[in-house]
Amino acid sequence: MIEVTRLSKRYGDVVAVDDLTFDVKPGAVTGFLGPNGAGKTTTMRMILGLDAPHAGQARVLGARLADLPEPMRAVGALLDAGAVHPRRSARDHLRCLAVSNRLEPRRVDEVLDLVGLTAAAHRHAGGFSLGMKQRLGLAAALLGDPGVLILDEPVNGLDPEGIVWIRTLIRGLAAEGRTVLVSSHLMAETAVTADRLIVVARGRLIADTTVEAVARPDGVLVRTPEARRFAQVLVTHGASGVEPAGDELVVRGLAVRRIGELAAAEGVVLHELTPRRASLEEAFMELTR
Ligand SMILES: Nc1ncnc2c1ncn2[C@@H]1O[C@H](COP(=O)(O)OP(=O)(O)OP(=O)(O)O)[C@@H](O)[C@H]1O
Repeated sequence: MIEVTRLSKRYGDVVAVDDLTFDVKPGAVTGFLGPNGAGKTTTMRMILGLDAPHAGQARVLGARLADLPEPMRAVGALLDAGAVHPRRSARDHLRCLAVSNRLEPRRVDEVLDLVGLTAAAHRHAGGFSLGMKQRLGLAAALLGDPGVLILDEPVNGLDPEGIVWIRTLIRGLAAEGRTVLVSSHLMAETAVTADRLIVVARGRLIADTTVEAVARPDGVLVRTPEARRFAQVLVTHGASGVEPAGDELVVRGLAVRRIGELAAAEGVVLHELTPRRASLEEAFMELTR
């Protein structure tokens, strides 16, 4: 559980975080979404006790992180994946972290395996690709087997295979009952992984919602060579909005199943019958405008 209460932070004249309140619950992935410069990293740094707020507070598991006796067992964070000693091997980097935080050394090989870096464990982290550094950063975050994970743009630098891998990993961590906060500036990417969404812009809370609510159904797309005739049929059977354009109709007010049945009854050939969802990117632009 993460609780952010009336958190504010300024850098000179710039208000990076402005009276922000939200919480992050266990057992789900919470997407922390906002355009560049919205204050996501600053908020995460304050949750982690790396920056001091001007006002408000952030608590993890009911306490300020600085007051937790073994922070790496409570919270794992991926903030800046580049922050590794370039001439240290991946395994040595993790060993140092384990020793300095009094964590089990055997956990090092477990997390290397978990992030798919076993074969590269002896290589200098300085020579790693961005994607490999992200994996190493995640390994470090998972070292203490923490109940809370805070990941800043974890998809950055990953190739398509890596993106699918990290989505699965993140969802798995939440399914184990952990609290997972993942930042991104990409709505579509976040919607694939997250259940809940905290949306911020210019440091302020814009929406505390669910992916379900944002990606609401938005009519049914029908393609047919008989668009005009079928549009009339649909209207007489209760469709509220039918907008024919060429061979396409967007139908509102009738269920997909009903539209299919009417097409069969009227002998109308269908080339497509697809339920539409509101475009996530549009919803995001709308929210943050
Ligand atoms: N150390 C700093 N000194 C001065 N200004 C800063 C500092 N850190 C952040 N800011 C400013 O605070 C605002 C919020 O930045 P922050 O990095 O938290 O946003 P973000 O949502 O994480 O953006 P991005 O997606 O680009 O990483 C920006 O205007 C940024 O320029």
